[in-house]
Amino acid sequence: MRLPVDPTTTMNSGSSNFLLVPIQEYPVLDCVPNKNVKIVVLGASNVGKTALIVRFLTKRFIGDYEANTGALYSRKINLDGEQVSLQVQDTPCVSLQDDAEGLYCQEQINRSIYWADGYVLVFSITDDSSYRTIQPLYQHVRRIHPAGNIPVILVGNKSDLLRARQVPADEGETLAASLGGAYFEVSARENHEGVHAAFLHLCGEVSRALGGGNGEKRRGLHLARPKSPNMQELKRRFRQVLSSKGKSSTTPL
Ligand SMILES: Nc1nc2c(ncn2[C@@H]2O[C@H](COP(=O)(O)OP(=O)(O)OP(=O)(O)O)[C@@H](O)[C@H]2O)c(=O)[nH]1
Repeated sequence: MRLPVDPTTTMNSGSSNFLLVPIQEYPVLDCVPNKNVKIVVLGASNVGKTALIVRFLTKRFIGDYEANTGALYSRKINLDGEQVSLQVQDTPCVSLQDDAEGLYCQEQINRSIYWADGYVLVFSITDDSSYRTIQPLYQHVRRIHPAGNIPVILVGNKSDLLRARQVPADEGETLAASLGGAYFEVSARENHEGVHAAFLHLCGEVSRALGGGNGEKRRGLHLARPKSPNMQELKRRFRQVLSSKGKSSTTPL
C-alpha cells in the first residue's frame, strides 16, 4: 500500500524505491546516529502489515491497500523522553513452500532483514496458514543473524474478527515466548492504542539493545565489536547473505 507521505520526513516516498541498493548506514534525517531505530515488518500475504504501519505512523486505518512491494518510512518518535529517528520497512509477503519446510522469501526481504535491528512478525488471527509461516520466518531471520539477541515482537492482527478466529490467543503467546519476544493481539482496523503499544515496545527493545545511545551504535546486534566497527567483516557477511540467497528475485529457501 502506498501511504500519502510527507517527502520532507521520508527517505523513500514510493514502493518503487524498495531496497534496490544496500541502504546507507545513516538516513538523510537530521538524527543523532546512535538514536536510529530500524525495524522491519514481515509476514504472509494479507495479514495487515501495511495497515499496521499506517496505523502506527498516522493513527489512521485506510481500508484498501495495494499489494505492496515495500516502502521505507522514517519518523521521529519520542522514546522514554528522547527524540529517536525511527525507520520502518514494509515488505512484500512471504509464503511457505509446498512442503511447509521452507519459505519463499524475495531477496529484497533478505536485505531488509539484514538491515534491520528489530522485527515485527505479523500473522492474522483469522488465517492459520499465516500463523504457520511465523516459525520458519523467524528461523530465516536467525539464519541471517545467527547469533545474539534479536529484538522481536509477534503481532496477531485482525482481533476485531473474533468470529473468524483460527488461531487461539494462547498459541500466539506460546509461540512469542519461544521466539523470545512479546505477543500483541491487535486490530489495525479498530484500535490505534494496541498497535502503538506494540511498535513502541519493540522500539524500546531495539533502543536498549543498541546501547541506549550511550555508546557506539552497534550495527548488527550479533556482531561482537566492542570498540570499533569491523567494516570488512560486515561487508563480507553482507556479500555472503546476498550470494547465498540466490540471484533470482524469488528465492526458495
Ligand atoms: N478486519 C480487519 N481487516 C484488516 C485489518 N488490518 C488489515 N485489514 C485488511 O486486510 C487486508 C490486507 O491488509 P494489508 O495491510 O494490505 O496487508 P499486507 O500484509 O500488507 O498484505 P500484502 O500486501 O499482501 O503483503 C486489507 O483489506 C485491510 O483492509 C484488521 O485489523 N482488521
